[in-house]
Amino acid sequence: AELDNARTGRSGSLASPPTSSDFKQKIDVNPPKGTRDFPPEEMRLRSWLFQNFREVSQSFGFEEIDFPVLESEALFVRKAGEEIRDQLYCFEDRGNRRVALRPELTPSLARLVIQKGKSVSLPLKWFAIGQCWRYERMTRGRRREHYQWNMDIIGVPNVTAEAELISSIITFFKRIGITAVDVGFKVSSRKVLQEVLRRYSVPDNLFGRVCVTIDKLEKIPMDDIKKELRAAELSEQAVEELLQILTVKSLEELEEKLGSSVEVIADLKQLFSLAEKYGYSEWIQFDASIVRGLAYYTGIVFEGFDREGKLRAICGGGRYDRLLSTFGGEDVPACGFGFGDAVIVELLKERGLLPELSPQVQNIVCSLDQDLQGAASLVAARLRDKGQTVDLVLENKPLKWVFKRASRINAQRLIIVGSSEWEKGVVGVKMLSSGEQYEIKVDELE
Ligand SMILES: Nc1ccc(Br)nc1
Repeated sequence: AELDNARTGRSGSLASPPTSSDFKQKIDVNPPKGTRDFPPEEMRLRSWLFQNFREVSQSFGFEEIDFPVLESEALFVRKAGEEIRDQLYCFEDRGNRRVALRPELTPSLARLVIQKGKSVSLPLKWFAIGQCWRYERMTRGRRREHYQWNMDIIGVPNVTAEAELISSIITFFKRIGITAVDVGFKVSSRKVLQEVLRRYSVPDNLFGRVCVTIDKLEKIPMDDIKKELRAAELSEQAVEELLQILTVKSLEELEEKLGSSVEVIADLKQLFSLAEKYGYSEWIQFDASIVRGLAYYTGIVFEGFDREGKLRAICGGGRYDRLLSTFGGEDVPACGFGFGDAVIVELLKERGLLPELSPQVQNIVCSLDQDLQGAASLVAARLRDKGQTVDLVLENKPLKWVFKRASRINAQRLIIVGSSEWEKGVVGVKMLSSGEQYEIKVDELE
C-alpha cells in the first residue's frame, strides 16, 4: 500500500484500482554512458581526494578559481591533431552558438587571465578542481567525464615555477601515502624538439603539431608516426634526428648531442638542482621521450607515472608560454598541471591505500512518542546552534529502529526525549560506543 501511495501520489486508500496508464514506463535509472553518480560512499572518497587537493594547493599559497563547464567551442578548436580536439563534446545551443563541455581547464584559465588583464598583478597562483568532458565512441567503454585538479603559475618565466608545481604534486602524494617507490616523474623539455626542428628550419607553426604526433609514440605504429611527420613536411633526416633524440637517456648525453650552450640544458640542470634542494630528487628522472599530448606546451613537460607500469599517466603538465596569444591576448609566461580523479584511485586501490571513510554524525535525536516530536526538534536545534551535527528522527519510530539507524550512520550519541524526563526538563543520553547513559538538562547539552 505504501508503495502504491508513493507511486500514485495518493494518500489514504486507492480511489480506484490502477489502470495501465498509471504504470509509467520505467526510465533508465543509470547515469548517461561514460558518466558516474556519486552516492554517499563514493562521494566521501571524492571529497577526501578533493580536500587533499585543496589543502595542498592552499599550503602552496594558491587561490581557488572556477569557470563554467560550458565554454565557447572556439576555446578548444586547435588544429594540431590532438585527441582532445577529436573528442570534443560540442554542440550548437538554442541560440545557435557553438559551445562545448570543457575537455580541460587551461584554456578557460587563459581566457580568465586575458579577461582580467592589468587588473591582476603577477604572478598568479591559481588552482581549480573541475569536471572535464570528452565524447569518445563507447567502443572502448572509457569514461566521458572526470574531475581534474589543476594548479597554474602565471607570470614566472623560469623553471622555479615548474619545480614548485612538481613539489606540490609530491606533497599531495605524500599526504595520501604514496612514495617515490610507487610513483615517479618523467621530465623533459619541448625545447629539445624545438632545437632539432630549428636546425632543420621547420617553421614554428608546425611545432605543436609535431609534438602531438611525437606524443603518439607507443600508441600508434611507428610508420604512422613517420607518415604524420612527413605530412608536416619534415625531411627524412629531420624525422630520423627527432626520433633519435627522444631515445637520449641522460642530460649528459643530451648535452653531448645538442651542445652545452643550448638553453634547454640550463633549464633542465636548474630544475634538477632545485629538486635536490626541495628534497625530491628521488622522485624525478630525465626522459627525452616525454612530450605530452597538448599542442600548447613550449618548455618543460612532466608526467607522473606508476613505477609498476600498470596504469596510465597519473598527472601531467608543463610550460605554455604562448597560449594566451593564440586567443588574441598578450603572452605571459605560464605553467601548470592537470591531475585526474580516476587513475589515482586505481593506484590507491592497487597499493591498498584507499582510506576508510565512514559517515560521521555526533548525535541522533528521537522522541519516544508523537507528542514530543516538537521537543525533539527543539533539542536538535539547540545542539546545532552549538555547532553539533544532529540526525533528527522525523517519524515516530520504535527504539529498535533508532538504534539500527544510529549504528548505520555511525552516530556517537543518542539523545532520547521522553515524556517523564521532559517534564523534569531533562533528556536521556546514551554514549553509543561506551554504552554509558545519563540524564541531562537540555540547556546543559553540548
Ligand atoms: N580530457 C579529458 C576529459 C575527460 C576524460 Br574522462 N578524459 C580526458
